[in-house]
Amino acid sequence: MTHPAQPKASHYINGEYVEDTSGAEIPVIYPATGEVIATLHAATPAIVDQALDAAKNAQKEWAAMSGTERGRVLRRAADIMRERNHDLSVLETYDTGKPYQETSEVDATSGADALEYFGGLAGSLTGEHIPLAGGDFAYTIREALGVCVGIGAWNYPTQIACWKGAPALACGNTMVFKPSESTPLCALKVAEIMVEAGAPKGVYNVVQGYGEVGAKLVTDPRVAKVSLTGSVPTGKKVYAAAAAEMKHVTMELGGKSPLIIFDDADLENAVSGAILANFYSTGQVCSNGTRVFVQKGIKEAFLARLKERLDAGIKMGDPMDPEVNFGPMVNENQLNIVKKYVALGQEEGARLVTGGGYPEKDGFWVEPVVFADVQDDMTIAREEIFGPVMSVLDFDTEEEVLARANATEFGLAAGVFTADLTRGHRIAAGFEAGTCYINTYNLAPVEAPFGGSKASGVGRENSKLAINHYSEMKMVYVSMNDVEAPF
Ligand SMILES: NC(=O)c1ccc[n+]([C@@H]2O[C@H](COP(=O)([O-])OP(=O)(O)OC[C@H]3O[C@@H](n4cnc5c(N)ncnc54)[C@H](O)[C@@H]3O)[C@@H](O)[C@H]2O)c1
Ligand SMILES: CCCCC=O
Repeated sequence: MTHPAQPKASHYINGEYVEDTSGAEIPVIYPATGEVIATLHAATPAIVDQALDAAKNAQKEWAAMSGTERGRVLRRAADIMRERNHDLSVLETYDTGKPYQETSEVDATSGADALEYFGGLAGSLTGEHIPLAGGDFAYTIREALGVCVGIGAWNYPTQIACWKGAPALACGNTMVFKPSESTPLCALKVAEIMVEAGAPKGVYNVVQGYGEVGAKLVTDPRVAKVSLTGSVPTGKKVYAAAAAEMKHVTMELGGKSPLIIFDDADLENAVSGAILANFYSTGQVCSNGTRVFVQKGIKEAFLARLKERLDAGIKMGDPMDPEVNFGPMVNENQLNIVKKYVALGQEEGARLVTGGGYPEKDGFWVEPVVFADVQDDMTIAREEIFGPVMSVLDFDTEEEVLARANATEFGLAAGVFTADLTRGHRIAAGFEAGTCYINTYNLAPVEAPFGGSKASGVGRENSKLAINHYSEMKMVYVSMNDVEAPF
């Protein structure tokens, strides 16, 4: 019998499901059991062409609608997503293995927030009037870029499809979205919902594929902008390919973010922050604060309480069980990466405080891991693991810890826990990171910009700032006077 996760077809183009079985197979593996639950096919060149043509043909008509009309479609889509939260969350759990307890709270909800927020902004996307000398003036017109390509990672498939689609569509662009090959299911539902909400055919399309399909989309002359969520190495390739054609980009990439806990911090909140910064979504969150710097006076109390909370609180098991709060890794490859780093941490002399076991069952399971006595030059403190592995490092002074926190190529996120708010703001000002937290961690409300600096990215998602990354300004100079020429 066909599994309920199997979609009608692999791609969604021009308002309908489309299949071409000559493309490479994409098996969808349920991470909790290792079972193949669906099979899709990568887009062939003909499918990529069809999707880009559909997006190109739909764009002018979509941009010609008033912002209010476009916004209404996005807000309807948000309502539909909320109404279907249960089904969408079950599918997100099949796609990623994340517990239903999480997906039912965060994923479709966060996607719906983006659709609602950018739907609300769509009617107010204007230019400005600029008075000039002698009665002349200029005005600016905010214009859509054209066809935008979105390329997703596997940790938040629904959210990523919406964080890219909502601002793009609000500005009058159309989109071709390629989900990660590890999690191809959820974006198809986003595309279906857009059409059901009234988006004209071709406005939001989904094609499946591995990296080659992404690469083909990035260099196509019909494409004006590329927004990638992925790793730094992929980001460098995609940014370079897009730059060769002078395309706009948004790069949401990886990190190795610092979380600093001072002696004066509220211990319970600091432990909660460190848990949110390392173990939510089984550690598969880009902004995770995986280098946890703990001031020496509070270190042993912090480690003891953290271990207690993990021992008592982690519930691994069937991700569909609403009591379960810790799922498997997304796939075997990612599990093996975690295993490699856990072994490396031990070889390099870090102290294993808890975890490091691999439950013997089908699927891609790992216990959450905490290493203490980690040194700055250890591999586990320098490289992104993208799994539930926390490194705890000691520090003495504020000056020292800030320099060590910033000593990384990455700059996605950073956090500080302290009772001294003056110090909290001082540290936030000193962080070399795009997304900073004082006395909390890993919140990403749609109203606030999200993204990284340094190697972690270019541009921002969410908030009014995202509009600038999906539109450009045309200036019109109007003379009210005779034209003076030198000869
Ligand atoms: N900053 C953020 O908002 C954010 C959010 C989630 C994940 N991430 C990062 O994503 C990474 C994990 O996701 P992943 O393993 O899917 O990343 P990845 O870089 O392997 O793949 C990301 C996407 O890029 C595609 N791709 C691969 N090569 C390509 C190429 N040459 N041209 C075009 N597309 C190509 C893949 O098919 C996939 O869809 C981590 O580094 C994580 O930190 C960042
Ligand atoms: C906190 C939101 C994270 C999105 C990236 O993985």
